[in-house]
Amino acid sequence: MKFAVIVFPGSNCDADMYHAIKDGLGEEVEYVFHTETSLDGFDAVLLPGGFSHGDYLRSGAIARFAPIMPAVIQAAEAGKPVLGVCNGFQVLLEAGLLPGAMKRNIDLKFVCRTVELVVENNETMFSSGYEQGQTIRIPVAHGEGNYECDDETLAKLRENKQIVFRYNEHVNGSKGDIAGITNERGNVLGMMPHPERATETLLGNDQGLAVFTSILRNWRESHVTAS
Ligand SMILES: NC(=O)CC[C@H](N)C(=O)O
Repeated sequence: MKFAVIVFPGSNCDADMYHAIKDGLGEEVEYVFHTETSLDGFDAVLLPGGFSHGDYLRSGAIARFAPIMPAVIQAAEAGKPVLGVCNGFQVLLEAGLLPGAMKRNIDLKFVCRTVELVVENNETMFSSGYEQGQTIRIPVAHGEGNYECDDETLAKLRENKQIVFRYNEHVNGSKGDIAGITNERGNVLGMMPHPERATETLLGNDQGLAVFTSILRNWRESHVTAS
């Protein structure tokens, strides 16, 4: 399986994402610069964390106009897995691939620590490696992670089981304690916590690895036929 890691000016978790795929998952991965226009040949797209374009205007608001974004949208429409982590989540919201918006954290402070999450839905291509209702610990590092949407959208997210990860503690003021959501179709996931920073016990935590093994397992089930 071949993954693309999109690199924007100001991305700072691109190398972590690359490492998670290459060394954690053992699959093919390439960096794709934001000025590129094609994602042909890639099976999945990863938008990493960071401060694309310095977080000016709003996090992700400039990156969403990058030349690569039509190809990201095309990949999403083709049903390929698209994962945005932290700033990647913000870009997906700005691009309209996911509903809602991100506000500054409720206390206006940057939060950087490991938090507890609940796996709200393990029947997605990003979370099938977890147990339903499992609690996991994953690091967060953001200033704009306060997820906001109207009540109708929240009800829809709940009804369609689009909420994949929920904070199990007070983190940033997110509506419904939302930490990660998918699109309706289930092939685009945005999450503020950083699973790519938690893929090996050597670094203290491997509870994020299942996000990536889930993607791979799902892809193999639909693409690899037994010989
Ligand atoms: N780690 C990150 O991706 C940081 C996200 C972001 N730009 C913020 O502080 O809100």
